[in-house]
Amino acid sequence: MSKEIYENPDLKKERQNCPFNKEEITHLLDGGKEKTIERKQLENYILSDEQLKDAVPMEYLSHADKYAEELRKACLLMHKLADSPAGQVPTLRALMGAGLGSAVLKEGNPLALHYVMFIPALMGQGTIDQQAKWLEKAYNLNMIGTYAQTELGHGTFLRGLETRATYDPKTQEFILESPSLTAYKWWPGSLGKTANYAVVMAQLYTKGKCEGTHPFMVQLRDEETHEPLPGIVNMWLNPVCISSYIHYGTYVKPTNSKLSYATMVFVRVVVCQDVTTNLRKAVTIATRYSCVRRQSELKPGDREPQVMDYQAQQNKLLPPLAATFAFQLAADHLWNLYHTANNNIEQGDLELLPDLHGLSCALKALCSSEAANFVEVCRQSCGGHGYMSCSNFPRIYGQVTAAETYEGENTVLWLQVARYLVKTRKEQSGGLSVKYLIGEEKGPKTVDTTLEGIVKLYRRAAVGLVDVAIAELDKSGRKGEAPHDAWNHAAVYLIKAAQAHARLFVVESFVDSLKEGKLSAPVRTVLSQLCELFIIYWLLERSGDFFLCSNLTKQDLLLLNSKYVELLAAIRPQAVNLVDSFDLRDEVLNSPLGCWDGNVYQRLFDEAAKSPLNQSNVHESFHKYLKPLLKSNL
Ligand SMILES: CCCCCCCCCC/C=C\CCCCCCC/C=C/C(=O)SCCNC(=O)CCNC(=O)[C@H](O)C(C)(C)COP(=O)(O)OP(=O)(O)OC[C@H]1O[C@@H](n2cnc3c(N)ncnc32)[C@H](O)[C@@H]1OP(=O)(O)O
Ligand SMILES: Cc1cc2nc3c(=O)[nH]c(=O)nc-3n(C[C@H](O)[C@H](O)[C@H](O)COP(=O)(O)OP(=O)(O)OC[C@H]3O[C@@H](n4cnc5c(N)ncnc54)[C@H](O)[C@@H]3O)c2cc1C
Repeated sequence: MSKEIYENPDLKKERQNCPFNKEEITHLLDGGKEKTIERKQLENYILSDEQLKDAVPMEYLSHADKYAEELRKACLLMHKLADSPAGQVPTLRALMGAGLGSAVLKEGNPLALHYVMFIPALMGQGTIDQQAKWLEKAYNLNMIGTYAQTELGHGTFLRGLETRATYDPKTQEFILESPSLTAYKWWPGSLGKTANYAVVMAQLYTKGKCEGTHPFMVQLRDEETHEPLPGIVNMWLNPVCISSYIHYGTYVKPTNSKLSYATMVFVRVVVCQDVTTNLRKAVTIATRYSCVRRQSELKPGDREPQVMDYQAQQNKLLPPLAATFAFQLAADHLWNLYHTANNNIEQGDLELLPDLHGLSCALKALCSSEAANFVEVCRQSCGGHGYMSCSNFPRIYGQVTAAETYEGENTVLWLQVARYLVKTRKEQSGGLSVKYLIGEEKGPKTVDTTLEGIVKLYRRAAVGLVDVAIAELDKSGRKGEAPHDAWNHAAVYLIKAAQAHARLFVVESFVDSLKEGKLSAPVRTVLSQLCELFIIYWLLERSGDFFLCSNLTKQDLLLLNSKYVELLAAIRPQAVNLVDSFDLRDEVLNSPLGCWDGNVYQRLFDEAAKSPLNQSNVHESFHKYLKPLLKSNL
């Protein structure tokens, strides 16, 4: 007789009479039905492999054992990719997109940098000959690379990197050196124990002149023994300059000095998708748990309610639920822009480079910071159990907060966006992602609180805040301040303007996607509710920006607040059905709180039992330390 599959009765009830087709949303998020089939096949292919499962929870292993265990699984994963029926590269791409990597490699992926930065650097900056020499070797894993840019003393300010690559015309070689302690490469993933090659960013010196930072291919370790090559600690010999700027000893300037920053742009684009995947996991865990958890008393004398029935809990979880759709659609738009810009750049057309830089900085900073805040809210919404390591919130939070710093610290990226916006506004030049700065809203500043009316408010805030920042810069200039001081003294306004720009892009992506998308009526209804909830939520959170730049009144805000709480109530019944549409398997969620069947308490109990401390009633340390203390009559 088939074993009855347990399903928590509350979750079961949540799933009854779903008014929309969950699979339609799954296909939308995957990029189509075929992609969903592909993803599920990959998940089965990988998650069914017993060797990729952890014998004991990773948190109970030593640092060295964690590294060894993750490396074992990563190497096994590579064999599976190579043997994958879909082919290595498509499978790799699917793996990166589905958040599967962290389902298997929970403590970090020793080979991630090889794929996410080392290979993209070769593809984006290597010459044809260099790609012919190294790309196949890299894809075949006959070499493991990393991307070594950040130093102890510099991560943000690339023009301040100290590692030097001096070209010797006699030997036609580059001598790489770390001239000081602060020049030591620090932070590059896999650099410590895994990689045997690195793309090293260094200041290129030739004929006594510094030509700025350039990428160099450096072998770090012997390919057989894995021993560091001689001098690798602070003097690196025989690197090869990646790219083709040295012709017979003469430096040939690239068409744009920032092309050497291209790898970072690629990763910023990837990070938007990655933090969105992590946010989807956190929202799914918190939403299912909030429908299983019953606590306190809503109506005196009644049974304890599901905590999701508290408006306060809906206010915590439904905006991040809406954000997962908003960020996904924006990340898709950014990915498309990246491909268009990259194809153009390969043909020598750099026109879209500033837009790509501006938008990738804006969305990486916005999605990572918002996702980090939302993941923390999801954790808090699960009370004490959300704090447990096995909830998976600590790991998810660590992954999204890291993204606020790596690949360009967010504040620094916001200022890059502001630089681009001020320049564009002043030049009134075209610009893909600042189209609205040119086509700003004309006509009366009255507010209408329809969806279109709210989008117009976002547009006014984005344009208005750039103008406020420019007015601050001009005011400082009139006081005789030097441009760099004026810029520094306007930083608060500049960052607000950049963030308003990023929010407008996300809002317009969401609204436009719903207009263009071929959606069934029920799916359009629920996604439109999420869209309206989200853009009102952000407006209420940043109402100061809108007051500054429009005729928004107290009455308008009260009306929007009422609409917001109405939308919370309207979406509440579909919360579980919406997170079910993400189609995240339990192994990917990796959390007793978020499991599909809602059997939370038994799974929490089972997880606790795995602790080494729970393998005996009295731990040996009692006899060593506690018992003597108890007897010591202090
Ligand atoms: C086992 C199986 C494996 C399976 C597969 C793996 C699975 C993986 C799963 C996970 C997938 C994805 C998750 C993501 C993982 C990512 C890991 C990443 C790890 C982290 C890596 C790093 O952190 S690398 C180091 C990053 N560092 C930075 O970003 C440094 C930031 N600083 C800068 O970029 C520059 O210093 C800065 C831009 C701030 C200033 O540069 P500067 O030269 O000073 O330029 P300015 O003077 O400010 O501006 C001059 C003009 O240049 C323009 N400009 C600047 N930058 C760019 C650019 N990048 N592109 C184009 N243009 C640029 C700027 O706009 C100015 O123009 P203007 O016209 O003169 O105004
Ligand atoms: C998990 C993780 C993985 C990483 N992996 C890699 C890797 O694989 N390869 C690699 O090369 N690097 C890697 N890094 C390093 C990362 O790229 C840097 O830490 C990042 O670029 C920030 O630079 P920083 O550490 O110098 O911070 P700093 O820039 O020193 O930041 C300190 C403070 O200074 C502020 N600040 C700096 N400049 C300005 C400015 N112009 N205006 C206003 N405020 C400013 C910042 O906003 C911040 O508040 C990784 C980092 C992390 C956390």
